[in-house]
Amino acid sequence: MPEETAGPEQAGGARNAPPAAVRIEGLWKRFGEQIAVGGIDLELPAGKFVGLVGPNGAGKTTTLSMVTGLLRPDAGTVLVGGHDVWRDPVAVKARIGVLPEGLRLFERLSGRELLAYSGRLRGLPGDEVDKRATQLLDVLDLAGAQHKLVVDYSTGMRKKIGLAAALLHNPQVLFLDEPFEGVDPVSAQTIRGVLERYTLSGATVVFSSHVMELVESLCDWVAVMAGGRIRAQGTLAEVRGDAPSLQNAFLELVGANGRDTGESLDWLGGGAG
Ligand SMILES: Nc1ncnc2c1ncn2[C@@H]1O[C@H](COP(=O)(O)OP(=O)(O)OP(=O)(O)O)[C@@H](O)[C@H]1O
Repeated sequence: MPEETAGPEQAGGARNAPPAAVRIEGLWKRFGEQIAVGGIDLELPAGKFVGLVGPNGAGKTTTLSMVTGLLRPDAGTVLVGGHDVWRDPVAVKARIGVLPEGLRLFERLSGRELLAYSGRLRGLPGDEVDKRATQLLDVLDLAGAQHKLVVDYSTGMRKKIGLAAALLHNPQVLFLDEPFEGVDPVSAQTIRGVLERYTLSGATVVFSSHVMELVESLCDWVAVMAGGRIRAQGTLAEVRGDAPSLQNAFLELVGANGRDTGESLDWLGGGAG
């Protein structure tokens, strides 16, 4: 349970929203001529499953990298549990867990060694690390592979051990970049169960995804991003509005509804002529 959150304000546009776990104001990032994130404001409510969705190149990874202290913004502030990510990085890093895109792990450690290392790095006592690691390996169905080197793990196993490492210190907010990509349905269900249990305790999960059905079935709160800007944020119902599904609302919001290939692919299909 987070012991602190940032004030009683409501999430942007969302009525009766709980206090913000993460508050982002005026966040900018430019790479040369490319504005990756163009001055976004976001309030992500505590104790919720928050989805950050957007098409390829929308700026989701850049946003999550700045929010988790991996990439310095050109301008703007990010507060996690009331602590500034760039002014008070130690306080913030103690409160967050991160599963980044293109997760890099220590390949020559076994799964269990990786968790032992992560736990000790977080300052947890050895016996507590052992206890938590055993439980996480068990719940995530990695107990049988715990002594195998991470280099020999499959994509889904890597996601799961990365998730275990991110959860080991019981963070208040967990940031996950595409956590279900490359994960089979059984493992996805396992991950989902762990995350649901985690949010029930009052913690917050923020994850990015392209998969609208997944976001629709998991998230309480959604932010839609396109072209480096936030196009909508609020509860699932607020963002979906009158659209029949989140997918339809999303296509409408990012201006891609009904895009068709016209005659530009008239050579495609039908076998060799
Ligand atoms: N290190 C970088 N150098 C130059 N441009 C970058 C860099 N990182 C991101 N960009 C650009 O910033 C924009 C946003 O990229 P970002 O990776 O944040 O998008 P995304 O929403 O995560 O996309 P995807 O869903 O495809 O992963 C893109 O146009 C991308 O080309």
